[in-house]
Amino acid sequence: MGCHTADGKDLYIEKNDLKILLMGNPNVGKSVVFSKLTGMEVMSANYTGTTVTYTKGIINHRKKKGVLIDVPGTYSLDSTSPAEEVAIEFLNEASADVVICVLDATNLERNLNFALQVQEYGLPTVFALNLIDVAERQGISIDVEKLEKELGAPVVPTVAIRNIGLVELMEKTWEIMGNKENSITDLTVTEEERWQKVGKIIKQVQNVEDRHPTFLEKLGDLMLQPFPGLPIAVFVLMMALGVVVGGGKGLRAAIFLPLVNNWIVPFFRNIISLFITEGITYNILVGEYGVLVKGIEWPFALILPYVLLFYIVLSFLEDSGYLPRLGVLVDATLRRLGVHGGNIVPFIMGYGCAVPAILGTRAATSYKERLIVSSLVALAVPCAAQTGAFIALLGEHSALVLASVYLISFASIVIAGTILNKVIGGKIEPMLLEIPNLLLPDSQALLKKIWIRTKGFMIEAELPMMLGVGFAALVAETGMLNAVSGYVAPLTTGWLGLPSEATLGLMLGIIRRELAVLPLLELNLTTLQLLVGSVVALFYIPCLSVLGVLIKEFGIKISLIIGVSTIVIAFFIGGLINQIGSFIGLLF
Ligand SMILES: Nc1nc2c(ncn2[C@@H]2O[C@H](COP(=O)(O)OP(=O)(O)OP(=O)(O)O)[C@@H](O)[C@H]2O)c(=O)[nH]1
Ligand SMILES: [Mg+2]
Repeated sequence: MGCHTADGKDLYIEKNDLKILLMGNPNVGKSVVFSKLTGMEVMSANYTGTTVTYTKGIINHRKKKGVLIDVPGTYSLDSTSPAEEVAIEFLNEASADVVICVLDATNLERNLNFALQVQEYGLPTVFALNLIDVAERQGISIDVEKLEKELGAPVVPTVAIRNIGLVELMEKTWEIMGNKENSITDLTVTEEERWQKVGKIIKQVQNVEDRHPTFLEKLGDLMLQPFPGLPIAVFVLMMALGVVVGGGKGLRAAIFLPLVNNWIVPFFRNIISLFITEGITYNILVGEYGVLVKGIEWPFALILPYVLLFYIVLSFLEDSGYLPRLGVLVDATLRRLGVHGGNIVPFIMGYGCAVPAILGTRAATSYKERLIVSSLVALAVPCAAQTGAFIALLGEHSALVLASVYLISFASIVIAGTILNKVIGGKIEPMLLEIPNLLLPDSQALLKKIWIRTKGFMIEAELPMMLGVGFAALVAETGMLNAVSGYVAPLTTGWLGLPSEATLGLMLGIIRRELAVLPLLELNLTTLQLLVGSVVALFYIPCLSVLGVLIKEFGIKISLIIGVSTIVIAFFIGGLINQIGSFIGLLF
């Protein structure tokens, strides 16, 4: 699904290309600067650890090509964490021509400490003093000229999200490129000496006005205390749910379904009918299950409205800085599952798509945490597309079943997390998530982010879904479905109590999570069957792309264990619900 960071695209760096490192503390706006300078779309969000692996992009300026590298943010260069090691490796080995070090103007002291550490590596460095707009609102003013003098390097004030100062930043970068006069490598400075220097500079350049905290600052602090933080959290999550579920339903009924069913599908059907009017090919293309019928209706009319609204809500929550605050509130609860509160971020991302959620766990403090969160997301967190499918299947029929599926999902996260916490060795580190400023997200940045994600969904989901539907049409038309259904009948019709055609969902569910649900739409199921089918689909095997990331991050063995466990759990719990449900049905 379209939510990955643009990492790992290896651009070829030629000898004459300039190498520019983009560095800084976490959450200071590096990725925004990167996107603006290179025109490449990378994810940015208002919490630490958005960028977990470096990204390269190209800048062309004054007829010279530069390769800009977005390095993950770190608080220091002590090589105590994997991200820091990456950063140090770049400084040592990338033979960079220049470093752009981004500073958060609202947090100058800590950022200057990092700035000095970068300078100790002796590379020409230019500083972007970012988030000047927020600093101004907080009554912080910084004397840029004095700061330049103290650092002996250019400092450019910027508001990256609004492009302010970025042209000047480029000019300055090109000016000092390769100019090593002012920079001397000195890796002997002690922590204490550095902090003393920072203190001196701060006294010289920063002035903080005494003033009342703004509404956002007060709200940001209140959100952290159990009261009123918890009621606010409930309110925020209910609103989010309302927008996605209610809004999605409205959008689907008013726009997406009519558009697809009254215009797009008939359009394709008319065209195809010019050439053929019956037979297998006709059925595979535009028959009841045709690629150009369900293959368009399912992803665009049923799923897209929910995915779109989910991304609107997620992007807003991300850029506002609310998620880390939620992390503080749920810290004690999540600790019982073996992970600290900061992991609420990948969990919530998982409700969109498990792929970026699992990659995002790289910001977690320990391997144990990464593994627990990734397993739980793969097992029991439905992605936005699957949520859309659940609503399509259950929304009209029974809100109670829909709610039950999500309750079962929650309960199994708690149970599985508790078990994993006991089984997997290792301890839980303290929560390192920093609380960012609460911001009113910039509307343009927000729109762009939503667009990137929705576009990604359309590209990455549409093709597999069409292939899935094509495959479904093929196996149904050729009688293969009946043959396979016969083999697994003891499981599907016996243990799970589903009609034998439900086999199709199990076959397609391997491709994408929502495809485990959507075929059930056509089967006329009883309420109990709906619940059983949905629960099986919920737990059943993470989709192909998720398996891919699991293998990449944890290796084949662990991914196999996760994959097999999810299938076993799906059939076990689904069957149990069927058996108990049927038994209770018999009693009454
Ligand atoms: N108001 C304001 N917000 C900004 C500015 N620059 C960046 N932001 C916001 O600050 C947040 C952090 O930006 P990112 O680019 O993700 O930060 P990063 O330094 O890449 O963070 P990591 O990848 O976690 O190290 C995002 O929500 C941005 O929209 C700015 O100049 N003004
Ligand atoms: Mg970043």
